[in-house]
Amino acid sequence: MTMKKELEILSEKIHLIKRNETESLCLVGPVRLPVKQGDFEATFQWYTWLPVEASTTIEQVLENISQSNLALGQQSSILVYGNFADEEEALIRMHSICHTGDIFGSQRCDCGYQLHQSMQMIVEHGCGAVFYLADHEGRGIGLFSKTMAYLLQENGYDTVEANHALGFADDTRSYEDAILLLEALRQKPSTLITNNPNKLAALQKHGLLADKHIPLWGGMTETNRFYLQTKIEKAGHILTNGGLEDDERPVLHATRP
Ligand SMILES: Nc1nc2c(ncn2[C@@H]2O[C@H](COP(=O)(O)OP(=O)(O)OP(=O)(O)O)[C@@H](O)[C@H]2O)c(=O)[nH]1
Repeated sequence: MTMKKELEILSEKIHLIKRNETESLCLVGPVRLPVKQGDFEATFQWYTWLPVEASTTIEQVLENISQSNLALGQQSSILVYGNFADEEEALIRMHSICHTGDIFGSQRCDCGYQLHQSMQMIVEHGCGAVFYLADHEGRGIGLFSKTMAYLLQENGYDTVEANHALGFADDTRSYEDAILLLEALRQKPSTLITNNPNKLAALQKHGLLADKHIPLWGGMTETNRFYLQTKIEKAGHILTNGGLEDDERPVLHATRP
């Protein structure tokens, strides 16, 4: 049971944001988070969130938390840098969790590169946020299924064919919760760091975007070249040349590994 003192400390950092008639998002933060990745160091403001019933109070969240087995699921995060609410220009990255790329540095994809690069871009720009979306693993199929998709890819399927062969759509990700929280943290338009037209469309629908997006190609290796090419050819990822060196640009007509 949470005591009066803890309630006082925590309640001002817990925000209930209505999702619909029956559900809310419980946003907790900010927590000061100094990070270091190689030579890159910065201090972000960190938030996490959890869906709860709309009728839930902050006191109930605290009372129930120790019984909730939250480690069995995964919660999403937001890393905020700078004066996110008020700065005229801010960069945003909606990053889909990639256990293999982000944590292990897998070179089957470009996810780890994109995560770390976008954090650095936001800090260099002076203001922005990374939304780290924990229910997006494998473009929405989950980690266990992604392992099977990789096994199929080791047997000649491309990334889209492997999802379909397992009975999934290519991409089942929703950005709605992240967008709701973005609106809670910042009302002004932001610039999205992405190559993915679906992400742009999701935010554009809510009127949250500045005119241009920032492409994020790079981190290409022999082991992810075919994956990146498939994203362009089959998932419509936008291939822009802006600012890229020749060897950073995905080359079309890579052969299947
Ligand atoms: N199903 C599946 N998911 C993958 C594969 N490789 C990476 N992913 C997942 O794909 C997600 C990242 O999606 P991408 O399509 O690479 O990039 P994006 O997020 O759509 O677009 P960007 O904003 O440009 O990065 C992460 O959740 C990864 O876990 C794969 O071969 N199969």
